[in-house]
Amino acid sequence: MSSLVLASSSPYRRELLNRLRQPFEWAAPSIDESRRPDESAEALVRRLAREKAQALAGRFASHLIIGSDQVAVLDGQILGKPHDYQRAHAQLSAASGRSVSFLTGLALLDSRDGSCQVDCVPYTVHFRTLSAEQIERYLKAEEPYDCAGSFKAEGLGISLFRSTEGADVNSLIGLPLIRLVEMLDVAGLQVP
Ligand SMILES: C[n+]1cn([C@@H]2O[C@H](COP(=O)(O)OP(=O)(O)OP(=O)(O)O)[C@@H](O)[C@H]2O)c2nc(N)[nH]c(=O)c21
Repeated sequence: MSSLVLASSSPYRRELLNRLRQPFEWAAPSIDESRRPDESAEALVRRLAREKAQALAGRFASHLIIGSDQVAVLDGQILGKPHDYQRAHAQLSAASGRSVSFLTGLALLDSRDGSCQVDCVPYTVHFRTLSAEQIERYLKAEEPYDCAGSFKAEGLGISLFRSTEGADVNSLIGLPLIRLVEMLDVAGLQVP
């Protein structure tokens, strides 16, 4: 049985993976995350999820390595992590009263033979109409500056939503656990 590795620096992905109660190690992958010319958002998150897993294959040579990448898409424009208050305010102002698609790429690489399962899990958030003051109060309370889309769905971020649509809310938070369990099963690791 191969041991499990999470190729991610995200504390949220670690927390989500803990729910499966499998021992795992984690390490931060170092890759160039820039988008290629004419690359769709879906192609981008699939490629980056795979590249994050592959970046750790040399160090973890007989392991099942999980990589994941997420972007938000509004009007064909890709929104990544805001990193600061100004950009987060701009992201939520643009999202106010609108629908934002989140695409989360997931890769499971078996570094023993290089085989890799890859998928992209969609999730949509329909936002309430938000005033500048509501956005400011939210951002000051939660500071979600390392989250694509500028909110934490599992926290106060829920107060920004009108409704949501998708198969697995964990994909919105950062790691599609339902799809991951299926991939682990194919790779020979059964959960539970
Ligand atoms: C919508 N949303 C996005 N994120 C985080 O936004 C980040 C998307 O950014 P990313 O996919 O580029 O990953 P990151 O660079 O953080 O880590 P990497 O794996 O080392 O590359 C991830 O860390 C997600 O967990 C979120 N995190 C939380 N807790 N809650 C949310 O609702 C949420």
